[in-house]
Amino acid sequence: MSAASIPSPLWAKPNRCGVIAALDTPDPARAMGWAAAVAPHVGLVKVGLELFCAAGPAVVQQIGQHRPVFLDLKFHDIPNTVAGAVRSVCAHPPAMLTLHGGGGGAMIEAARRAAEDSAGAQRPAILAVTVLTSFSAAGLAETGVSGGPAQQVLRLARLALSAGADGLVCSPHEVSRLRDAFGDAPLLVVPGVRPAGSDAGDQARVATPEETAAAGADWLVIGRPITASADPAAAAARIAATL
Ligand SMILES: O=c1ccn([C@@H]2O[C@H](COP(=O)(O)O)[C@@H](O)[C@H]2O)c(=O)[nH]1
Repeated sequence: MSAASIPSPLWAKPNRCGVIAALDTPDPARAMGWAAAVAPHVGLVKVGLELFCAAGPAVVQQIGQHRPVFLDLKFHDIPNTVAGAVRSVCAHPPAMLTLHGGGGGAMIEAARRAAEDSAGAQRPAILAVTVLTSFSAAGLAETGVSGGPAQQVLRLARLALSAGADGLVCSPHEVSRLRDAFGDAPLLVVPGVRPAGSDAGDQARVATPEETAAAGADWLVIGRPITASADPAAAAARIAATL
């Protein structure tokens, strides 16, 4: 997706599947370099826990000079605390933010209200993380959740969307089931994406960019296949060209 096709508000559904580059580094200068390099080929850039904890909230504004920011801090706390965190990050609103769907309906409702109250029309999209893409069925069972990732993703998706989430974070394996269950409206933002032949690393539920886009994803979140490449701009361009 080119910069010109970013819709307004910044998080409205894109007209076709695009790439979000995950800038996972503790070094803000490095992250700025990556953001500048990949900007022509991606729709958004993702600031996650590693960068935010190292560089602080100011990094969101800095990185946002290159592309709209997806702030992936995965809030999970009591409703009052999450609402406060959402208000804090809305001082300079990112385009999208995450919380854990497992935090429950009251937490998600509080987050949505806080975003509306503090940022109005500029509010970020509220995305609920369902089951982390690093979980296999066996890993999920260890946490006490039986039935497998697909069932848990659907359960948390239903809860999150009815509590006011604008979209969901899921793995490539659940995208088509979520579309069947909830239609076209929810934003589906999908990590665990790996170009053919690239290392899965700690990701358990993976698929290629082409497969994930064909299943109905709106955004593919891709980190190491871009940032660990000798030429991140070329890696991002190659992936974007397949969509
Ligand atoms: O379930 C989830 C939720 C978030 N992520 C984040 O996406 C990127 C993926 O990076 P890769 O290097 O492409 O694996 C990373 O920042 C995660 O924090 C996720 O992977 N899974």
